[in-house]
Amino acid sequence: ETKLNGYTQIDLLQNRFYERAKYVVDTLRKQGYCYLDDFHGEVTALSILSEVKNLHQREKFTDGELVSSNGNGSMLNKKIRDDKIAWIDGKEENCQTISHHMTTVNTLIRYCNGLIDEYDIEHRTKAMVACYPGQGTCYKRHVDNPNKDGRCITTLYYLNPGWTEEKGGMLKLYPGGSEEAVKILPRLDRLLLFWSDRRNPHEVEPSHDVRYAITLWYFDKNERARFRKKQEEDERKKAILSQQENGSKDGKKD
Ligand SMILES: Cn1c(O)c(C(=O)NCC(=O)O)c(=O)c2ccccc21
Ligand SMILES: [Mn+2]
Repeated sequence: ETKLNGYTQIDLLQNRFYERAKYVVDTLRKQGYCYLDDFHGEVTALSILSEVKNLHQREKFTDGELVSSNGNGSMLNKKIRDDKIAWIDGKEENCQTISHHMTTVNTLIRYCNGLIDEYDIEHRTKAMVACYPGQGTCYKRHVDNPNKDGRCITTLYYLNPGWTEEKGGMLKLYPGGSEEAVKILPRLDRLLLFWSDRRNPHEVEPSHDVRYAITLWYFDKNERARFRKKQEEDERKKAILSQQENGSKDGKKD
């Protein structure tokens, strides 16, 4: 193992992750969001983009909701579909580099987890690959996790080479719910991270070109466990209610 000023290769790799995690956590604490450019390097980024485009060609995306193109809801004009998504676990064929992205972000978040004591991050969602087909498609202002469903960090990886602001599609973020928005360019190989809760309302401005991104949501263990317990309780209550209803119906019958 060649030693470089006392560090082995592994130490250096871990240091690189450690250094970036430190910067991410300090920045998240300061402003609630943070982005890293040239996250994988251009070659890997373009390989991820080609896998995403291939998913698109293979019709692996849902059809976005039907929306009217002039945004005032009149049914007269042509219908367009807005954002389309595909859920990927990384084992699908021709998704090797998307899978590499998922494991790399996992490693970064594992290092961040060591530096964040208010959360205990062990799990994440599958990857949500999103495509805005252009023609003014957008995503209205929202909070990813307004009601404690367990998601604590949103990561968005953008895949749009040569993107410029005149193409629209900027991510408008209102950090700390403040009114002055921050606009993030969805450029190739940019990884954006932000707290998923009400601290970060955000929206996607109308896009005038095809716009791709990959989202991974990371869970806080305790918040997620509480949410799942609540979900199960709601299921049980619903089941009891419907039994009672059926019971009362039966009662009426005889
Ligand atoms: C397609 N799409 C999204 O683009 C965003 C989102 O906030 N995107 C931000 C961005 O792409 O910059 C979402 O948060 C989202 C949530 C549920 C389903 C689809 C969704
Ligand atoms: Mn969102």
